[in-house]
Amino acid sequence: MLLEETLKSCPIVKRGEYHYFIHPISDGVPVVEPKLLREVVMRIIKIGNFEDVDKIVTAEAMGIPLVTTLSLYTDIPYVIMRKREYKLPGEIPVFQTTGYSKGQLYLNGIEKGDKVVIIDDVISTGGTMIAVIEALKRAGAEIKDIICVIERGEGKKIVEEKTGYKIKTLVKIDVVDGKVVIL
Ligand SMILES: O=P(O)(O)OC[C@H]1O[C@H](OP(=O)(O)OP(=O)(O)O)[C@H](O)[C@@H]1O
Ligand SMILES: Nc1nc2[nH]cnc2c(=O)[nH]1
Repeated sequence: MLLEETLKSCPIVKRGEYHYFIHPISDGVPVVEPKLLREVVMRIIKIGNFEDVDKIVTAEAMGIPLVTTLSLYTDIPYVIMRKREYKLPGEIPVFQTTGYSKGQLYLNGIEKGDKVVIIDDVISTGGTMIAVIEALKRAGAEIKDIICVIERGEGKKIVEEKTGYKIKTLVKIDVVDGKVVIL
């Protein structure tokens, strides 16, 4: 499949001590082919539980093309957790850490009892997913499913153990000797 094929040949750069892979789905770089985006979104729809879901939720930035496409196919609206504060009434701030960055994420637009599916492009340390889940729980949402396209490292297991939620992923990878390996 295209996702696996393109991952195997994608470049790696160092961000501090973190070996960061660069791929169209996780970076929008160098170019996003519609065929790849369509394949990924169709695979998400196939494994995801979107029945009776009120909102799809992602974190800025690279979940955005995924949820936009998903929303057009499923007719479910989406919410983006932004890195910027809007100071709207009820805005929920949470702290986000990844393997290479720290910052805040802000949740707006979720009402108590909303049934949501969380989507992200990558789960690595799991820091982002922990922050997204925490914000949604504080908002009183019911998390129906969690799907990440690319899994690397121990983040999925850590988040599952810590939160009790199951996380679905499309592909598991590792970065070995400057190359992506499909596990
Ligand atoms: O499991 P983690 O270690 O938290 O890594 C996963 C997160 O890293 C990336 O986001 P990033 O914050 O780099 O923002 P971006 O989408 O703007 O690249 C990616 O989109 C995930 O949200
Ligand atoms: N593009 C990209 N996004 C990430 N998010 C967490 N780790 C990575 C990575 O290695 N590459």
